[in-house]
Amino acid sequence: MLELAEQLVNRDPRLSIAFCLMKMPFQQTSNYDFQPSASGRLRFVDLQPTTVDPETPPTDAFASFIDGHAPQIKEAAASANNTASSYRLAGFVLDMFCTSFIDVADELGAPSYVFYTCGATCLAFMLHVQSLFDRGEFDPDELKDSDAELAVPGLRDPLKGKQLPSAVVQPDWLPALMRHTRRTRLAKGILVNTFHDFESHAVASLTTGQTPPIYTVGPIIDLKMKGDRTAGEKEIVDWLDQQPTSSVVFLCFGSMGSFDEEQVKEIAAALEASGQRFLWSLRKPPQKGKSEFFPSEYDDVKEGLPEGFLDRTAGLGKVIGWAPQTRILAHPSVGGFVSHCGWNSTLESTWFGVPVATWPMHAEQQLNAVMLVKELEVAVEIRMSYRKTSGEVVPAEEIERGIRGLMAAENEGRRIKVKEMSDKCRKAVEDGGSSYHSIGRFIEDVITD
Ligand SMILES: O=c1ccn([C@@H]2O[C@H](COP(=O)(O)OP(=O)(O)O[C@H]3O[C@H](CO)[C@@H](O)[C@H](O)[C@H]3O)[C@@H](O)[C@H]2O)c(=O)[nH]1
Repeated sequence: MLELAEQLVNRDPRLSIAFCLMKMPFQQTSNYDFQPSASGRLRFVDLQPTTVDPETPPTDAFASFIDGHAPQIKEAAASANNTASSYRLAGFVLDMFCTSFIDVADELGAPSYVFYTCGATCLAFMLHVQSLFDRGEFDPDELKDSDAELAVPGLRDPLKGKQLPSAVVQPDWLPALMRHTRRTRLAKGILVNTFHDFESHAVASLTTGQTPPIYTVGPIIDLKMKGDRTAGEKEIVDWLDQQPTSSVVFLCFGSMGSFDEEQVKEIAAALEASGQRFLWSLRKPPQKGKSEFFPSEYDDVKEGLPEGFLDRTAGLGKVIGWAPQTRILAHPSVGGFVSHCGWNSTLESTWFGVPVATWPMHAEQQLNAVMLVKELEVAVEIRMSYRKTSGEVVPAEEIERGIRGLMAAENEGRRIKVKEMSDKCRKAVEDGGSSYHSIGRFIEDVITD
């Protein structure tokens, strides 16, 4: 959201942005080194945290935490619009999980736009699921036991033989995503963090007039890599500097990815057996019974690893906590990325032209993985059951197969394809590119509305 806000104010001097910041009630590592724009046209409104009943289940707690901010959002927006100020409230841009504020915008008579931080394929799929639900042809409550297949609009290869949507969007995420999808349909427009060439079929399926106008504005990613922003960053970059070109496999699983002891053991065994140079971001799973939502950092990563692993792999690899991911992906020594396929990681690996081995964990990540492997053919699949309730542990042999496939010389075809996509990605945001054009169109629409 900050990247988008910065791009908007930098792009057009007529725009000012009041950026409403929520303080999350759970631990989250944030490394954003935002510098308020010199023009003062981007300013922050610090919202006071709202309280949530501790008995509320985690999925509802998140929504109820967000929704509780509505009065403060209204106040902030109304004050920007008062007659004494030189501003006119042009519109709201809402995070895809903040769709309840569409009502606030309506009350103030302002248009609202949703910033969709997953891909167009996910948006198309969710709109499709929602329309099936509206027609009584799909019930998310029956999902866990359902073997039904649903087409994914815009995916060229409709995943024959796989169970959908349970295999595509994790069932525990579906009700929340559906709730926001229903609300997103009420927005004046949807800014999607993607670029046209990446998801052309999905984008085409979204521009049939059935949904609000779509603006493909991506990739919007944090590319400010100046200085060392996280602890140990210099040491990581120094280590990468000493490795041969394209020789290191990087493993990282997003802000929410962590594994239990048994799975960590299999990953460690796979890395050892592969003999591959590696850089592994390992984080401590949320503590059960402590209502933690995000993983945290080990005081010493040794705590989370099998006995002797670091000694046996000294010189070959490095285990770290929270990773300076974009800086790592940008480094020439990195030749492959084992990723959970969160949308930002997907865009970042594409931007830097780094091929992926897919390890989807939550939410819509399986959909992104399928797109990378089957549709775009830029990724290697690590085979696993996508029913996360199965408690399956991915065995070391399969992880090793994935890593070898990713780093092998025979992966050259995918490597070339990802480089081609990287070029398209960068062109999309340059002056004259499709996303550059979309951002301009959005600004005109919001200002002239
Ligand atoms: O050690 C780490 C881990 C993550 N990151 C960064 O954090 C972001 C992670 O984003 P993403 O790859 O999208 O993963 P999640 O944090 O898991 O994102 C959530 O939100 C995404 C949409 O924004 C969804 O696509 C995902 O499924 C959902 O889990 C990226 O910018 C990474 O560069 C780091 O810098 N260091």
